[in-house]
Amino acid sequence: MKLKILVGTMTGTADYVAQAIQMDCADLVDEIEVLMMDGLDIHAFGDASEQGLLHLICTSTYGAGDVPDNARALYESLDAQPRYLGHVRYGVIALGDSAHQQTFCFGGKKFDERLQDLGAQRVGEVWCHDASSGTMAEAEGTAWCHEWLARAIAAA
Ligand SMILES: Cc1cc2nc3c(=O)[nH]c(=O)nc-3n(C[C@H](O)[C@H](O)[C@H](O)COP(=O)(O)O)c2cc1C
Repeated sequence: MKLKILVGTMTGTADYVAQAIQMDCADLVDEIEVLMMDGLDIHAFGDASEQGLLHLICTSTYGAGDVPDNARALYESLDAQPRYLGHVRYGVIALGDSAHQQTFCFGGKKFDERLQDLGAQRVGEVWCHDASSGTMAEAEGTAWCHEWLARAIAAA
């Protein structure tokens, strides 16, 4: 099984999380690819021929509950170039800050909503990290990913 992590970030935290997962979870899957979302569109989710591929959206939240700038093109392409994504199994790491009560982790949650609309199948729940919690997103995200991957592999 291959894991493709798609990173949406403004100040790098989501990228640190993805890189920590790439190092820490290397022995759980055949390959882990980390891709910044810049310049990507819906084709990043591949097609039905890519069966053993698992996607992980790893994104923060900006503005008033928006996806980061580098994630905008990919996110908007899910509306602008919609197609059935029934072959896609994915998870979501949503970074946010509970100081933004009304829009907590909306970046990741928005991706999740749109992917579900297009028929993609989420494995597990959306995992949210709160920057106000005082915990390290890298350490917690890696621990979450271990469990998430075990679940995804068992269900494959
Ligand atoms: C200007 C600004 C706006 C933000 N807006 C939100 C928001 O609406 N909801 C939320 O949950 N977090 C919000 N955040 C918090 C970030 O998503 C959080 O700090 C995250 O860990 C940053 O990750 P990054 O370095 O990968 O971009 C905001 C942060 C900044 C600086």
